[in-house]
Amino acid sequence: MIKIENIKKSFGDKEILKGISGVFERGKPNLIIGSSGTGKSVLLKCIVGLIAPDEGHIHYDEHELTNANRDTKTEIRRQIGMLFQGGALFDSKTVEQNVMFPLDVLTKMPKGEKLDRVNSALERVGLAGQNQKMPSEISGGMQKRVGIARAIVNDSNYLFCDEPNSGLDPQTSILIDDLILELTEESNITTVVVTHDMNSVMGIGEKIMFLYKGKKLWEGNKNNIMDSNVKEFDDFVFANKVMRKLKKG
Ligand SMILES: Nc1ncnc2c1ncn2[C@@H]1O[C@H](COP(=O)(O)OP(=O)(O)OP(=O)(O)O)[C@@H](O)[C@H]1O
Repeated sequence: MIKIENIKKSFGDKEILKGISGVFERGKPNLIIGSSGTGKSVLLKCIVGLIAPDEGHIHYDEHELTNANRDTKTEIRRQIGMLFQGGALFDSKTVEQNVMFPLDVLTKMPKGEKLDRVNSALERVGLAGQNQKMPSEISGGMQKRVGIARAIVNDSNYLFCDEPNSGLDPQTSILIDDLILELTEESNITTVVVTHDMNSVMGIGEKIMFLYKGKKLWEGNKNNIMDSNVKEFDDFVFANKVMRKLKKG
């Protein structure tokens, strides 16, 4: 479980996050949604420690990140897996080298153990035996899977995905969402997904936080989306034609 309290962040005189609080639960995908430029990625970067918030607290289960000493911060970081927007694989490295990267950087594991971990992660994302392929030789969907394998190779307790479906067709997007859901439930990890894909919201939105201009305006799940009476949230959700039809019945 991750709990955030009153997170604020400005760049210069531009206030991007205006005091966001909430809980991301273990064992289910927690979605952060909202329009472009509303602060989703900045919030994600604050949570994982890539950006220091100006105010607020971030709790990773029993640990508090914001005031933690170096050892605790390192311990928390070791438990974090991140799927970056666009996949962000190293083009010059093989699939195996890409997935092994966090183990090379964060651990002193013997090579054989690292390889076992890599093979097990590749198997979990359905890419067993693809070790020697280069990123350019595999499809966009497979590249995302490699990114996910890299994010879970360290047995992460916390998985963060920034726009996991960007650049993918709707069918492949659903497969990636299903994979994220399956890994989250099977390993009982805390997963946070930033997205503006309504298909993901309706597919895996077990817990949803809606951001609007740096504030949390709505919270719920895919089953109570229709009951919202927050105008900005409705405008976001029902901008999608299919959703509008559903609302009209
Ligand atoms: N390092 C930075 N310095 C200054 N401004 C920044 C920085 N990072 C983000 N911003 C600004 O913060 C605002 C929110 O950006 P953010 O990337 O969080 O939006 P988003 O909701 O993730 O959008 P999208 O869905 O398009 O990715 C934007 O106006 C952006 O220009």
